[in-house]
Amino acid sequence: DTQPDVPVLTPWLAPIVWEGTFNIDLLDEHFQSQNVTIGLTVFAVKRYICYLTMFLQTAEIHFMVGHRVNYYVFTDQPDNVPRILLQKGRQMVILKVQSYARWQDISMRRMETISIFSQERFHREVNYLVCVDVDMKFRDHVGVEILSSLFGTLHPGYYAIGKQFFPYERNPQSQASILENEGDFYYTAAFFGGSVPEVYRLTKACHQAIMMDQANHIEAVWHDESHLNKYLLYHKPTKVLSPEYMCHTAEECIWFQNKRGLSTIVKRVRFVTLQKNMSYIRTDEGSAQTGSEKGNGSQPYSSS
Ligand SMILES: CC(=O)N[C@H]1[C@@H](OP(=O)(O)OP(=O)(O)OC[C@H]2O[C@@H](n3ccc(=O)[nH]c3=O)[C@H](O)[C@@H]2O)O[C@H](CO)[C@H](O)[C@@H]1O
Ligand SMILES: [Mn+2]
Repeated sequence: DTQPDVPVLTPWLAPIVWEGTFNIDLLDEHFQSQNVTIGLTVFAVKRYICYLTMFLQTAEIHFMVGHRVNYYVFTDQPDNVPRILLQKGRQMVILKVQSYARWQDISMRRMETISIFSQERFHREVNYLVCVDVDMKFRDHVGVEILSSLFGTLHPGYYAIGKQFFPYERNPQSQASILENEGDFYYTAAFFGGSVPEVYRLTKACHQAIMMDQANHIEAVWHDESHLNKYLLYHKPTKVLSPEYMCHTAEECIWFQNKRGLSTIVKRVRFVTLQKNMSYIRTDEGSAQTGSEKGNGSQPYSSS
């Protein structure tokens, strides 16, 4: 099946990965012959630890099957990490991190942690890093076709709409600011990666920009995601993953796809966000509940 209607190359000639654009047997053989090891970083701090079982179980079925994988699980509660039976060639490394009062800080500090660990150990242990949100599950194949020295993923909510509608940070005082007529794509912070040196450069630059904003009492509108978008505007990714690699929950996805016309072009829904019960999951010190964050506060998954 070919897909003539979707863009398969960026204007700077990086591949955009869709079903039908790659031969997985050929790629598997190539990366196996290189004996490649892939590191998957995921953070499960405070109540987000409840997502790990689903995340890891589905990764075992769909993520880089047949290749060497190291899961790097960053958490404030190492004892509560579920012990999942892993396939051969795959291991889990549990790393302790501090927690922050605000979920925004937990999210943004991932950049700092990944940069530190890239420099200290990842470069010795893996060839590529894949950095993802934990409130996700794999639903279909995610393999070596994603690997490249620097890759980003198109956010499904902003696919094929004018760049003036992208939710970039617009405050010129922020290190993340992008002018109205600038920008290529809107990338999600829930799925990016590349070689260890490239991920080190990206995460270090984003962390430094976040710290500079903080010193100026500024917080970018979408936190680490705003800074990631700024970085990828000036450091073009060598591969871009289509929204197949970042969709919403099954139910939500259908609605979403129809709305954006994505249903006709997303042939395989590979990695999906789970609907969170915000009042349960983000019920923490100093974070006021907003109107969109409702729920009864007793379960991790939204009942609606
Ligand atoms: C799908 C998508 O575009 N995701 C991005 C989006 O939001 P989300 O609303 O999906 O953010 P989120 O609540 O999933 O937080 C990002 C990640 O931080 C970790 N975490 C967060 C809070 C906490 O108490 N414990 C914990 O472990 C966890 O790995 C989580 O997946 O915007 C965030 C910042 O606004 C990040 O840029 C996310 O990558
Ligand atoms: Mn998330």
